[in-house]
Amino acid sequence: MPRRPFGEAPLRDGLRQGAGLAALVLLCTLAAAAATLALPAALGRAFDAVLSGEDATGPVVECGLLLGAAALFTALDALATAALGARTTARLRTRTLRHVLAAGPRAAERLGPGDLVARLVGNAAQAGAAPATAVALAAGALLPAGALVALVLTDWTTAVAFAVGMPLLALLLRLFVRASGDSSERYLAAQGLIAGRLVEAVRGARTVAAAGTRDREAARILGPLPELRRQGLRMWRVQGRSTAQAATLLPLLQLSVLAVAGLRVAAGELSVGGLFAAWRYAVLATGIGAFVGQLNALVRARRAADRLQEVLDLPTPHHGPSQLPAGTGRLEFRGAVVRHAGRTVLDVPVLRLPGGSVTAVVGRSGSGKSSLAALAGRLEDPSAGSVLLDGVPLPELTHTALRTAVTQAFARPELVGATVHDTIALGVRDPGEARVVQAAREACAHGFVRRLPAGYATPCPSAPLSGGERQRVGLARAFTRPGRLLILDDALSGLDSATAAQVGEVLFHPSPSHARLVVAHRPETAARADRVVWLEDGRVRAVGPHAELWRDPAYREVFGGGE
Ligand SMILES: Nc1ncnc2c1ncn2[C@@H]1O[C@H](COP(=O)(O)OP(=O)(O)OP(=O)(O)O)[C@@H](O)[C@H]1O
Repeated sequence: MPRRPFGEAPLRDGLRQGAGLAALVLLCTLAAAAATLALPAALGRAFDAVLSGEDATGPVVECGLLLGAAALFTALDALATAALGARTTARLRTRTLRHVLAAGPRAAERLGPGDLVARLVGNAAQAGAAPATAVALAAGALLPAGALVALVLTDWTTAVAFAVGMPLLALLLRLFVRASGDSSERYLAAQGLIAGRLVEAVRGARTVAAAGTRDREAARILGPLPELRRQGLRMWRVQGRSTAQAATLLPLLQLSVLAVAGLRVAAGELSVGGLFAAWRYAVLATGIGAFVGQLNALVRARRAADRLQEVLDLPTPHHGPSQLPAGTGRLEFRGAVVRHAGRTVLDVPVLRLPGGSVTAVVGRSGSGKSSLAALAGRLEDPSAGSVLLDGVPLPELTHTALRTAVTQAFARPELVGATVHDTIALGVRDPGEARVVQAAREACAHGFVRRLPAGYATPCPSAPLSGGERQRVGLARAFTRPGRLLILDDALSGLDSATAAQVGEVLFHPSPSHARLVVAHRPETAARADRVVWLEDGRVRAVGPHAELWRDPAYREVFGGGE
């Protein structure tokens, strides 16, 4: 399969956005190279002056100035390179993170949270170094090239002696890039796999402890370690071999230049200073060997950029330009189908749910309740068909119109804000203390939030919340943002019956202005809804009032677990 030209785009963007700093790196590298190139000729002149007994002050001062200039520009170059790397990394991270958030839950599902974090943290930093390395590499090529020209100008026969070994050196570098690129790619992939498994294990630490499978889990996480080691060693071997080959070839090239220059001095066609300059230029021209390290860094950076590009290639949902007309949250599913890996998990040919009322969605585990809720809130787009809110297909709505109209709460909400207050107020600009407390009261969360070490100001990591309490914080967050459609996907499952009934007072309170879609596991929750959508194997088996459906033993079986 032909390899896609991945990774080019992030690197090109990095170079374009950091153009000023990149220019500074280029300038400093060129200036340092120019000073370094001028030095051997000046040294040669100083030598000749000393040997001939002339005043050598001028050439010696010249040598000092050139040395100082080379040191200054090298230091500036190091500073600009570090700044360019840091800025490019920050931009790459921001851009990729924005894309991940825009792509929604599917992004984490496809690549896994651990792998995503590894790409955003480690790979972004490696890719961020690429523009500076590329500029340094391009500018660095000028030093050997300039040295070669200077060698021709000093004595063309020495340049011919040098040129004879050049094709071998070029071949060496080419082989290195190929082998190094392959091992870098495999190394980064193994790293991502370990990171992914590690995050899974940390999230499932309780399950692992309860199952007593710590050792097995550790072995599973470290499974890709031999591959990581193999590829790491291979990278070092490739670099070591190339460096050794270069270390053998380069002195030979320098020696051949020195030999030819020596013959020319013996023939009286070159001065001793000229011989010295020719030898120094030969050393600078063979500086191409230093490329191996830089080239390695660039190859690794490009493979890291490939991995960022894979993230940037994840599809993001398109949002249209439409606003919603006045309405009360009427939902309509038209031939909506959800497929995962070729399997149809939900198929809803026609389903109309009136606005201003409460709909409960019930069904056995795996019947498609969460998939229906995800379609209604556009956390997922149907593989075929469409979903309309108050007559407008969801993809036609602007992002703001959609997220203002639809509010969601989940079974296992993440506490995303810095404090409990911020978590409840998430997504609402300046909600005010009273609104947050009111929402927490409605979600039966006010009592336990008040008892936290710093109340609403408690940082989330220091808020020891039970599963049911987290759910109530999630509900409070949903209640802070009243839209025209409220979707609760299993968001009451962790609440005891009394608390669930209390929250139900708010949830099921007749309100003609907005609709509610509630994934329900309890018969009493379904009984309070205006209608029930009963799902079975991804299809709507029946729609009707709970009392009516309850006459069917198969419907009663859905609640057979006695929740
Ligand atoms: N991202 C996914 N990839 C593959 N299959 C999926 C994915 N999401 C859901 N499914 C499958 O779709 C089916 C319906 O899942 P869904 O979560 O909608 O069921 P549910 O009725 O909400 O179940 P539960 O009550 O257990 O939460 C299941 O068989 C599930 O395995």
